[in-house]
Amino acid sequence: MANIGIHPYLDGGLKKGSASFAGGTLVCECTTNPVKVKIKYDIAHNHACGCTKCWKPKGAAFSIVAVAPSENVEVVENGDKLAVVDANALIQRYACKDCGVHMHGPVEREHPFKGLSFLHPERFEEYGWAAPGFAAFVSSIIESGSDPAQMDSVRARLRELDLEPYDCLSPGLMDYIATWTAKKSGVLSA
Ligand SMILES: N[C@@H](CCC(=O)N[C@@H](CSCO)C(=O)NCC(=O)O)C(=O)O
Ligand SMILES: [Zn+2]
Ligand SMILES: [Zn+2]
Repeated sequence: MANIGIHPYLDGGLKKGSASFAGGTLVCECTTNPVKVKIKYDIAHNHACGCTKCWKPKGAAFSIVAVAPSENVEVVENGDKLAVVDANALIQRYACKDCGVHMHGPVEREHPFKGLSFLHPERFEEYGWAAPGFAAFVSSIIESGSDPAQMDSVRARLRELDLEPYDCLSPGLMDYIATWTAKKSGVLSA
């Protein structure tokens, strides 16, 4: 199991967050003119994600991804280097055209996540952000080329890292999405 790599930041064990973390600046990988995005206040729902759409550093099977209210997200430097990766996606992922790092991903469509932006906290210049709490879209790593025969080991390694594996989002977030949908359709009263 030792050679199952999840993410360089997580492979050595989860680093505990600080209760006083209050946001900071995300920086891309460019050594000159990096894109900088300021996040006011704390982030939420940090998780590891195995989907093909989230940005991962070289060699990582999973991304680390969290959300912040879009009103707390501000591109402060070199925003001209940003472009949307997939305009049809729910999450409008703005990536640096030079290094490829996704810097922020607002949800603007009618959806329970509307008003939130997805971001990769490992790109914070500051330390202290909360560690991921679960692993989402685990089966999706197969879509990026992971060996299906290794999935039991991958899930065991995630559990060892205290990242409960799910093949969609966590039950709490899935319940939240389903509740929103049921209220919208009128099945549940709003
Ligand atoms: N099997 C697909 C799954 C892609 C997917 O649905 N990803 C989720 C999670 S991203 C962060 O948690 C999602 O909500 N995507 C919306 C979007 O990407 O716009 C795959 O691996 O590609
Ligand atoms: Zn860059
Ligand atoms: Zn994802």
